[in-house]
Parts: sequence; C-alpha cells; structure tokens
Amino acid sequence: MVNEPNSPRDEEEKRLLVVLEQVGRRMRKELSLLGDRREDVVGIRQEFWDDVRMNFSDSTEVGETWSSIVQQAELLAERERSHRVASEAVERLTKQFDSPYFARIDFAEKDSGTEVIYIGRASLVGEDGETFFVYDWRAPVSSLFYDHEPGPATYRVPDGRMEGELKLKRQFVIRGGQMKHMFDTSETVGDEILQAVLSEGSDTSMKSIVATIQKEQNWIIRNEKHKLLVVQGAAGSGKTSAALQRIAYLLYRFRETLGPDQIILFSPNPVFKGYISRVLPDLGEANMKQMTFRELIEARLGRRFEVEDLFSQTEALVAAEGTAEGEARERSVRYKGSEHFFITVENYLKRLEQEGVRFRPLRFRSMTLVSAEEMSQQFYGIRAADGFGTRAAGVRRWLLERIKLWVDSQMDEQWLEEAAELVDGEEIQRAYVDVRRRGGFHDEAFDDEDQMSARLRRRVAEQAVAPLVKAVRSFRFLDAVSTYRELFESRSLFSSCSPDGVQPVGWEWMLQRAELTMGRKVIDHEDATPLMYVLEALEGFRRVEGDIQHVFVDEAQDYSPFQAAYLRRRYPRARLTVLGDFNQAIYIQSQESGGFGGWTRLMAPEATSVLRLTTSYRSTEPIVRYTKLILPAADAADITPFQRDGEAPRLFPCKDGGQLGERIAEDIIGLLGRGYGTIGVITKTAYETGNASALLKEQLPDDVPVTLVTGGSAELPKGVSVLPAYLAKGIEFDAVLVWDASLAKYGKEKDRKLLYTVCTRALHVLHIYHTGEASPWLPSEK
Ligand SMILES: Nc1ncnc2c1ncn2[C@@H]1O[C@H](COP(=O)(O)OP(=O)(O)OP(=O)(O)O)[C@@H](O)[C@H]1O
Repeated sequence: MVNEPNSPRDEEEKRLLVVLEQVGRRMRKELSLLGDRREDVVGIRQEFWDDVRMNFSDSTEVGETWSSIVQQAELLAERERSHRVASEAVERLTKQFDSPYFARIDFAEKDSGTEVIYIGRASLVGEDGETFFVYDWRAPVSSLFYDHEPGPATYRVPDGRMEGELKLKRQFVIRGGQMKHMFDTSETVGDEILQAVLSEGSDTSMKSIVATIQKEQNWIIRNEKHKLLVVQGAAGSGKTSAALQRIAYLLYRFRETLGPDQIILFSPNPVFKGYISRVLPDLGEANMKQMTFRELIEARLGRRFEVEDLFSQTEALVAAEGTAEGEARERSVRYKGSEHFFITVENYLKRLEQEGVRFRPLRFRSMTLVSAEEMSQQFYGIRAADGFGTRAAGVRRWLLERIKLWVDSQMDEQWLEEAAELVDGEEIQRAYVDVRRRGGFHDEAFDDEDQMSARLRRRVAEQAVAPLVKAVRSFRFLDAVSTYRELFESRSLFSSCSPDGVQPVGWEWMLQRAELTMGRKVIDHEDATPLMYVLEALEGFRRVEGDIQHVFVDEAQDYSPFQAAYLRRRYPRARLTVLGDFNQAIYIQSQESGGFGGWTRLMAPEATSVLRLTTSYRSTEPIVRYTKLILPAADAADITPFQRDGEAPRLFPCKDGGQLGERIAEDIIGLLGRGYGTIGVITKTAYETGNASALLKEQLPDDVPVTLVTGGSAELPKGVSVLPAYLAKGIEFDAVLVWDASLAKYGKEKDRKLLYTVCTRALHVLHIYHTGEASPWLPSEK
C-alpha cells in the first residue's frame, strides 16, 4: 500500500524511522561498550593472579597480599557488573528495535501547548538526556492512554493531578521495525487490537498485556492507596495478567526502594509457577519470589510429620465418595475451612493465655529433667500481657539453664563415668587440648589427670544432652499437637470457645480421626494450617518475614480463613493483593468460608479496596455464553463476554470409556491439523489422568507428543497435555477436551464449580465428552 505524502500514516512511518535510528545508534554504542567490557572482564580474569602480589614472608606482606587480592576482586566484580548492565541494555534495545512503541497520545495541558507522547514497553531517551522519544508504559503520563477517551483528562503526578485535554489516541502494531497497523480510537483501548491479540493461539507460557491493558485492569495495576486489594474477577478476566503487570509497575514506580526479592506471589501449583515465569523477564524485570502455600507448610511441619497435601486430600475425598467414612471426612474438611472454626481457634488461643498450653517433659533416658507441670508453672508465671512469644522465650532460657545445672549435677554419676570410659581416642585428644588451653599440664599442676577426666565427663554429658538443647532451642517443649487436639478432646472446652456455643456435626469423628492420624505423626491437610497457626502463635509468631513488602495471592478463593490469617501474620509489613473468583472455588476446604470473607477481614475497611473484573477475555463469546450457563444464574449474572467469534462448544456422548478415548484421539488429530498448538485433555482426578494418557498414547501416532502433567511438573509443553482439573487452575489451552463430564463424575452440586473451572480454560475450542448420562450442570442448548 502506498501512503499519501503527509498523510498521518506517512508522518508516523517517518517518525518510526527516526526512532529506529535512535535505537540503532544506542545499540551501536552499547555493543561497543559491551565488547570493551567483555574484553576487560576476560583480561582481568586472565591476569588476576599476575597483578596480585604474592608474598607470604611475614605478616605485613601477607596483609598486603590480601589487600591486593581484594582490590583485584573488586575491580573484576565492578567490570562484571557493568558488563551485565550493558548486555541488559542490548537486550532491551533489541526488543525496542522490534517494536519501540504501541501507542501515541496528544495531550494539551491546561494553559499550555500540546505534547505528543509515544508509549512503549520501555522508555527511549535521546543522547541529550532530555528528549523522550518513547515513554515507559508505567510512567505517570502513560496512564492517560489506559484511563481516558479523547476529551478532558487528568493523570496523577507526585504532587497532585495534571489536568488537560486528550486530543488524540492512536494505536500501532509494529513488528520487526515495520508498521503493520495503525488506527485512531475513541475508546480507552481499541477493541480491534485486543481482538487481534486474543485471536492468536496460546503459548505454553503467559504473555504480557502492556499494549492492551483495560481501564479496570489499570486501576488494579496502579493502585497505591490501599494496603489490601481484593479482586473478584470472572474466569479469564485478566486477574493473573493484572497481578503480573502490577508487579512490573511497582518495581518501576518504587525502583529505589523495592526489589523483586521483596515481592512474593503465592501460586496454586507448580505448573502455574512455570506458566507465568516469562512475563516479567519479557518486560525487562527480574522475577519475584514464587511459592505455593504447600511449601510453607512443608517447611514448618514437614520434618516432623507426614503432611498430606491439598491434591492428595482432594483425591482421597473423591475416592471415598458415597461411603459413610467419606461423608464424615468431607464434613470435617468443610468445617475446618470455615469461619466458625477459625473463630473457635482464635478464642481458644485467648483462653490459652490463661491456661491449657500443653508441654512436653524434658526427658533424658528414663529420667525426667523437667516435668510438663514445672514448665507450665514457669510459662504462666510470666505476665500474660507479655504475650506468648516472651513467655515461650522465657521458658526456653530457663530450660537451657536447667539443662546446664543438670549436667553439673551429673559429674559424679555412675552412668557418666561408664560412658566416659568408652570414649574413643579422638575425644580424649580433644579433652587434652581443652585442658591445655585452660592452662593445665604445667609442672606444678598435680591434678591434671583429674581435670582431664572431669573434662571428658563434661564433654560426654554435653554431647548426650545436645539433642535436648537443640529441641529446646527450637521450642519443641511446646506441645502444639496436644494443645490443638485438646480442643477436640473436651466437649465443654470446645463449646466455650465456639462463637455460638455449638459444636460441629461430626465432632466425635474428628476426635477419633485426630487420634488416628496425629498419634502416628500424620497430619491431614485440613489440620495442617490450623495446627501450624497454633504452633506459631504459641511461639509468638517469630518466623515473620518483615522485609517482604508485597504479597500477591492468586486463586485466593481456594484459601481457608486460616491460610489468609497465617499469611497476614507471616508478612506483617506487606501490602496484599488478593485475586480470585468465587465461581472457581473448587476445594471443599474453602467452600464454607463464602468467597473472600477470610481476606477482607484482614485489614481495616479504609485500608481495603474490593474491585471486580467482569469481562472475560480468554474464551470466545460462544464459550463464555455456554460456560455461564453451568453456574447458578445469580452467580453468572455479571460475567460479560468480550466480543470474539468462534465455534459453539460441543457435547459428545460416548458409549463407554474405550470409545471416549478413541473419539478424543481422533479429535486431537483434527485439532492439531487445524493449527491449534496447545490442547488440554482435562480429567476430574489424577487417577483418571493416568488412564487417559495411557489410552491416548495407544491411540495416537508416535509423532503426537502426549504429556501427563502431574503435581510435581513445573513445565507445560506444547502439544497435548493430560491433566487433572486442579492442576489446570489458572492456565489455558487453545482447545479443551473434557474427559468424561458424566453424571457419575460431575453429578453433585459441589462438582459444578469444578466443571465450570475446567470449561473456562478454553480459548477457542471446547469439546465435552461423556459416558452415560451427561452432567446435569451442562446446558442442553449450545
Ligand atoms: N487487557 C488484555 N489484553 C490482552 N489480553 C488479555 C487482557 N486481559 C486478559 N487477557 C488475556 O486473557 C487470558 C486470561 O487472562 P488471565 O489468565 O490473567 O485471567 P484470570 O482472571 O487470571 O483467569 P482465571 O481466573 O480463569 O485463571 C490470558 O490469555 C490473557 O493474556
């Protein structure tokens, strides 16, 4: 296409060339710097030892040798640093050459001329240090692009708001330095480009959305006012995307004081962790810390107990469905994730300030050094107002002293003498060195032998009690398990702590279960966080991570009130960004807590903001319309599809599992042929996943890779992935093939959200297979 001379397109193309020339110039400079620095680094490394004066003849020379090594090492580190900076700059410039900017706004400040501003992923400043060829998308002025249509507009600056008029909004698609597309828009961010982006195939990792951030997403990204930001967003409404853009924004906005290691994101599972790990590096930022809640539990309880994880709990519940035992367990899981139980435990902790903390006696062989009663007296002898932490630390000090005194008292005891006689030569040697160091073995000393033997006995005694000392140091004398279990052992205690004086149905079963599991050092998942909470409370929450400034929690609807409260305690200084969708609450543990109750209670209302995202961007309009019908009408009312065409979801009844496998295999071949790069075959449980992948591997030709995604997988490959519903959380596929959405599998009310979550993973194609009767939650009309 030939452009009219001086047409807007012609003008923009000319300007693009000017910008690219700037990028090119900067690139040349950085490359030559990079070359010099690389040579520097290699040179210093090679000559490191040549330039260091090595002289060990006396202590002055050694000192000088040392300082020349330090000097040389510092020089090397400094050059390596600047080499790294230069290579990062080259990387950034390469991306800028590909696509230097994606938008232009013309803004007329009040009583001032019009400024033309180009917005890109990173800024580009001219050699004079003043001309801004491109502004970073996170700069204050760039928010005009995301927040306003042409007309009166304002944006925030450090000392207030800048007012004026937005005269023009223009969007560009530039790839490989070529202008592919350009248009003016009267919307906040033009739908045309968004549609084009959303129609692309999905990748195995998430993309950044800088060029098409929507107004309501921008509010989340740039919110600085609230300490707690809670986002309820429909499936595919961009919660995770907004969270990651927000992290990038915060790192830019507070670059002087905030580093990526001060931000933690809690993700639902290891697959998701890998899935999102590319977004920040793509934006030129280092990744934040990522964790799963499971890792916190493992770190705290994993060494002493065998702790069940959420996925195993889910599988166990499904396997026991329909049995009396299964029902009782499900009731227990529901209850322990409820607000009622959380308040009961909080009340119990208050009561423990007065009485009831259980202690483990300090025993050595068959001797009791300190009884549980003595510890209790000591603990409750310290003022309650000082808190559990001070009391526990007081008891710890006292116990360490008691151990020391006990060792002293044992010096002439038979057991010690016997043990000392059995020690090996090395120990004797050490005792000898010890006595010498303390001035023994001089001519006039006549009791050296006695001293040696006393030293030896002391060493043996100290070694014998070392495990006790270690246990005391790590507060093992506090018996959190018994203290927690006590709540289920005494009916009257439970009632007095319960907010309404009532015990849950199945309380006796919970007691028996606790005896059965905890007695064998096994912790059910539903007990893990409450137990960890009690344990930490008794120690005074000393494992805080005060340097963490921001905590992000994705899929927050799956957290129990205990988990929310625990995170708040663990990161006391952090601001919290919590994102979730109550329609995707798939775990029993969080179904009683009613969405976000556990979160919104964490901070004062004035420090809290609750935002909603209702437009669903992931799936085509027909898929969004269909999946809405899976939910109760009231819960789906707010969900709005973004206008994008596609084929209607389809249901495939099959006569048995074998036929289901065959038909899905055929379907996969067809979909791959149509160019869909990621296909997710989603089952309800991991148990089914194994069968499904085996069946598919049998049916499909060898050149079609089928990957079985398990709880431990951290990568999502291209091609066909077979995975259980709970591992598909948060991620997406071009095509989703639901494995057996039958009445038998998804027949209960509690399966409804799970089925919704599974179906909303689809971008372009949703095919639902079932044997027997279809799940009643699937809409009959398509
Ligand atoms: N403003 C946007 N521009 C372009 N793509 C977007 C935008 N917002 C969301 N998307 C795309 O929509 C899809 C869903 O986004 P995301 O995974 O962030 O949603 P979510 O709310 O976390 O979903 P879920 O709760 O279902 O896991 C992604 O492919 C994302 O890239």
